[in-house]
Amino acid sequence: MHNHLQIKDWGLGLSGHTIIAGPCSAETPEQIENICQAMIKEKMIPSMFRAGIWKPRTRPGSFEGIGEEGLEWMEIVRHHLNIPITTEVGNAAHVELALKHKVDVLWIGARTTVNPFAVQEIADALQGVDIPVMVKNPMNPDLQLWIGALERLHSVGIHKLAAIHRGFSDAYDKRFRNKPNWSMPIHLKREWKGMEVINDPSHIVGNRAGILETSQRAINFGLDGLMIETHHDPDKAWSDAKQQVTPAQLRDILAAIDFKDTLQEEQPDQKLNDLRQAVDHLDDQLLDLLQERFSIIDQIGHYKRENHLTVFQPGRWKEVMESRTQKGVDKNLSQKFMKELLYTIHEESVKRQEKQLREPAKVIK
Ligand SMILES: C=C(O[C@@H]1C=C(C(=O)O)C=C[C@H]1O)C(=O)O
Repeated sequence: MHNHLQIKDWGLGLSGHTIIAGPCSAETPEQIENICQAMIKEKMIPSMFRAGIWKPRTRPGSFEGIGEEGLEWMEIVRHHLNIPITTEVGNAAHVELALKHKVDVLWIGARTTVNPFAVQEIADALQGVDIPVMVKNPMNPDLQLWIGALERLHSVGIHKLAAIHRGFSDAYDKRFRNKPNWSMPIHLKREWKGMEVINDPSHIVGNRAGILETSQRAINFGLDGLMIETHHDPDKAWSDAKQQVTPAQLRDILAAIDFKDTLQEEQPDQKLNDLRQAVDHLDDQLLDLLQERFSIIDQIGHYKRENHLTVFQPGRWKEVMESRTQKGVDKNLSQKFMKELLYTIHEESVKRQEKQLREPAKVIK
């Protein structure tokens, strides 16, 4: 696995959950000044200040970002808040300008992560530079593409890496602007040990009312921070007006969240250990039962081979699927879980049996 540096080791003095706040877009020096002042007034100083300088918009004609001059206004943030500044880069020219203006942390947006050419161009522009980079998930739920983008950066020597879950484009589910897929950051954390994932509820829900709930869910799942678009006067924002909150609202949201800790492996806890031992025991039993089931599946496979029958038997499968799903639902297991579990078991059964058909005959007890 690739070694990388976690946020606490980025040399920016950060610790605990990372809270990134600031406007969707930098608009004017007055706007940046006002946001800083409101953050100071509300005692709501985030871990990092975000501001979009170049905005990838769905259709031309919307505000596409203020460009380089907005980077000059980041001095206002440094002066008032003295916290790291982060912005999105979408190509090598953006990287060059962000580095020229000493942006502390870069992020790559979802529309860029989908394109390996663009990610590689950014990575090449960062060769030999020591700067942290956060990578938002691609528009589509493709874990390998997300990991691939992180790897492209890692291979040019960018080791200060983190990921951002901002949800996935879904043409049908109108509840979200970008539908969250909580398995995806969990899979990412499983595949890349220690990779931190910041949640971006603003782009997930697309309206300020849903930000608290989605933030809490992210924390419950074990995500490592929040990026929340914050503006002193959200309704007048030049982009994403509906989803931005004021610094006062951000303070209330953060105060309402029940922040959780991941258990440190070295902290033993008797109660938890006992429960985990019970789980270990049950898992052993589950495996014994699966082993027994597959041994009978093999015997059925042998019978099918002798009697020239196909391995897949739709009638029997339908009955197994329907009756077991119902039994599972009666035992308070979700229908989705039951179906996925049964599909997985069935797939393995037919694979084993088909393999038997290809093998030379052998006696199965
Ligand atoms: C085990 C059999 O073969 C296949 C596997 C099944 C299973 O895992 O339960 C069910 C039907 C078949 O598609 C069988 O025919 O009974």
